[in-house]
Amino acid sequence: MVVLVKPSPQLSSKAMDGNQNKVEAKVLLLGAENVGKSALTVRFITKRFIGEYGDIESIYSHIDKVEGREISLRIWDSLYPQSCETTESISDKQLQWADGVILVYSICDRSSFEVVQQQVQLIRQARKLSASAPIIIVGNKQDLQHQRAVSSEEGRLFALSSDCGFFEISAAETYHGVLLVFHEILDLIKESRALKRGMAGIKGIVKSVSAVFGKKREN
Ligand SMILES: Nc1nc2c(ncn2[C@@H]2O[C@H](COP(=O)(O)OP(=O)(O)OP(=O)(O)O)[C@@H](O)[C@H]2O)c(=O)[nH]1
Repeated sequence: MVVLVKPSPQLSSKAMDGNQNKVEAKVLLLGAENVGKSALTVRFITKRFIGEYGDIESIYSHIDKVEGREISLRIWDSLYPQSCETTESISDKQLQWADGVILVYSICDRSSFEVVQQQVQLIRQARKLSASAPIIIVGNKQDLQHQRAVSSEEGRLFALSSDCGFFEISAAETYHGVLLVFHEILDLIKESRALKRGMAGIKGIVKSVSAVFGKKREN
């Protein structure tokens, strides 16, 4: 089962995005150690769960056609810093780079949920990533119900209160849930871009109107 919460609705990308069939986006995966960031990334790209991934920070490129849409994705599978008491867990470089963020925790590791909560605050406070850049929170390892330490409800409520999307999935058990997460972040990135274009259009109109009225006043 995949649990999903959508963040608050914005302008529809379908109404505003001129080229609906091509999506290019950069997605950053964050979260504590061992929560399944690499598993999610590799599952999405290869459809496989290989079990062990090693501690390597990588940026993957992935081109695919999904539901008639051509997608060109770059996925930054990050490493949680070793000494997080002295270092911010998200760098400026990562925030400047990302169009959207997937924050992963393990449903059987409460401290990983706390890391996600801190990282949402850090992202929201940072000016580098625009306030409208979408975030999806993912509770992974849903197959380990007997070890659950964070309820679905708690995850969902936190996501709702932070205006983030929410999924509970098992990268180990199903490809489908992982696919939904990446589709959703792509949709949200498109929506966020459409919204920005809409805002830029409105600003342009306001500028033109004030230029005309400004000139009239000068005459
Ligand atoms: N049971 C279960 N295990 C999982 C799942 N996803 C990942 N794992 C396991 O969790 C461990 C950590 O997975 P990774 O994908 O390496 O986690 P990570 O967040 O990239 O870890 P770091 O590289 O330390 O940041 C591995 O042993 C995976 O096999 C899942 O959905 N269910």
